[in-house]
Amino acid sequence: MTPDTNSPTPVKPKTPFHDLDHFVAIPRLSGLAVNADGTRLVTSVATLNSKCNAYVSALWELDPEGNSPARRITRSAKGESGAAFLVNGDLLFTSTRPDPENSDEDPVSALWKLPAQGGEARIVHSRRGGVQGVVAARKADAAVVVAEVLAGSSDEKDDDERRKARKEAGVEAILHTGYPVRHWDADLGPAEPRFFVVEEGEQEALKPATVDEQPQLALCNVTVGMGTSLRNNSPCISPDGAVIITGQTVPTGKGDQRTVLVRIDSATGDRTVILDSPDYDYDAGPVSPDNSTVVVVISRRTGPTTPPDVKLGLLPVNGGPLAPLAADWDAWPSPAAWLPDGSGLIVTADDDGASPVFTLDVATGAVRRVTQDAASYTDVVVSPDGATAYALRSSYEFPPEVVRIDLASGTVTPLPGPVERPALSGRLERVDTTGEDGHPVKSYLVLPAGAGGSSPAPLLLWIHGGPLGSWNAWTWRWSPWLLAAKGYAVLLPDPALSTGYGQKMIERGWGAWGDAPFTDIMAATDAVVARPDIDESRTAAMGGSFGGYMANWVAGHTDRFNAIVTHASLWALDQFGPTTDASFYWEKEMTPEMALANSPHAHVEKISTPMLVIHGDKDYRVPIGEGLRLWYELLSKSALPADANGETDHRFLYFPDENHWILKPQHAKIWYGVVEHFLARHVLGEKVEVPAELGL
Ligand SMILES: CC(=O)N[C@@H](C)C(=O)N[C@@H](C)C(=O)O
Repeated sequence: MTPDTNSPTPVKPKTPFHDLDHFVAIPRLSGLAVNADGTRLVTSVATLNSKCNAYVSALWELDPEGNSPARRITRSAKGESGAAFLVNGDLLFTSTRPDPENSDEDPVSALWKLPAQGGEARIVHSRRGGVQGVVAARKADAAVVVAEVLAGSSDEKDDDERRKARKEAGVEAILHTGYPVRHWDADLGPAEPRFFVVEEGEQEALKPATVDEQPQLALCNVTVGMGTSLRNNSPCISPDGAVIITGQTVPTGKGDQRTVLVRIDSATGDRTVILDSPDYDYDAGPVSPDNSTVVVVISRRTGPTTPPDVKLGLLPVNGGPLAPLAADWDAWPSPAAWLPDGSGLIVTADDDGASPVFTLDVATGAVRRVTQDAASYTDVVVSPDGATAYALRSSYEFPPEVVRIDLASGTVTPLPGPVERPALSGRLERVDTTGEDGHPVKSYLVLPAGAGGSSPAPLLLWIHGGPLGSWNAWTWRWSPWLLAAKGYAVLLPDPALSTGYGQKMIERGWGAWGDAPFTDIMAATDAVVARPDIDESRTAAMGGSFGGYMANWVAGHTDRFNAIVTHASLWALDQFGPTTDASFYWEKEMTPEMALANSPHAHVEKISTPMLVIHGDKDYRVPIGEGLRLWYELLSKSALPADANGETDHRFLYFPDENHWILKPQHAKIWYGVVEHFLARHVLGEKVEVPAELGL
């Protein structure tokens, strides 16, 4: 065959961050499961599908000892997720891949089992309404499946018939009687979540079959009649499988709700409310190895002058008082696992630009920081001897990777994984400054290669969302290294309302979004533009979600930036509050006075900076009305309105089929491409074409 001399030879970019096709193709790890004897670790790895227009997850096994390379253990076009080991070593997971033994059925998310001895996975339970997830008991042959039933269904057969009838009639309508009705990008209802205990199924009598033929597992609904109250609540199953502890959301009137803690008997479905307070929401952490005690996450209910606070408590499973645990620790801990001897807990908590692993002594409440690096740990699991933990670790310098943690020494060792760490171009620094009130404000600063006194870098200020969050972990959504590869420095400040800096940092910004959170961000910017390696005359501010709120606030309060990028942003607080998916949460903080005092739309006349507005139509968290109104008001009311020919410096990048995130890889490329075009024009004074796929 004659070689095609017209096609350009593909060139490997310097780093994956120098080429969007390479960036979106970096495999992404999530979740971690360990088997009962600690010899097997499984994580989920998302890669591009063959058309490069979606991510597909597969399960990979890693060697906890770190001797053997990682190996892929599932493979399908639809992908697999939610791995959970049964005590016998079989691996349960969910997948919408077609059933090889029943090609007639429409694919639904079904429960699959990969036998411990090896061989192919098979479906162990499939239902028309699908299966959302599975959790397994640590010490008993027991598992709980989360799956949804139609509100009116009396049993699984009835549910199946109702779903079939709804589908055949082509009905999508939902009749609501309560609140909420949406969550992130999901329409809630008409189905409601239930917890099902997994049981042995019955063999069809007298049917000739091969020896490997096995009946499907049966699901027993142990949460009959719980209505919508299990939405967003996960089951926590005791090690012996006897009880399930969960949060249960109950209405409190006027569209508000709170979460109580419930114990469910796995054998009978009998349930008892074990914690209930008008002042706190409760969530279940793991149950102790001796099945006696559940760790409880206690979240203070907020109000206009009452910021959130998060503490842990220990509660006897069979009744008794809630005992505070490490009450004086100024952190918001998230429990991961009990130490196998029951002496302590492994938790993570945001801390000064990281989210380390800690142990808590349950007798004394003593807190010990285990991991010392500036990294964030999630999905922590523990070995049966309690000497070792495994986790996903990431930071601003590397995406999630599986690591082994020696709990005594704190030594962290990366395990051979499915993917190498991507090479970076540039470097990361920590920046310390102080806010107007003298409170410390910390940031990360990504510097591009070559930035220095003789070639100062243009600066992008990136403002995080939440606002209760921290720039402390890798994110695929906003990767500063892509912009560093284009020569920009990226400032990632943690202003007032950021987590990991104590309760005072939250209090400083609660109900006053336009005050300390804004002035802290400006203080961090001032500190950085004073450096010789940063060019103060070429800057932009960017943010998504609450970060977009703040970008809008910045636009109305300073003209120091050359451009502003605002993604999925809150614009008019009186409109956002009652139209977001969880109004009851925001309206506790946003009194009418607070909304008026802090709403960016009230300052539109002062906006003279070109703005790139980005919004997805299916965003239910920050509904599209925010983006539409911002766009119209920029063109009609700002200090930089559309001119008499309809021309404007502002741009609106609209994604009709994306939500609060830009999930499709081809759209992520458009996102970065348009951002780069806009910044090049207004910050660098250079011309970079918009992506050709926009068809312009
Ligand atoms: C709690 C919450 O969803 N807040 C949003 C307004 C927000 O800022 N979300 C963050 C997490 C984001 O980056 O999307």
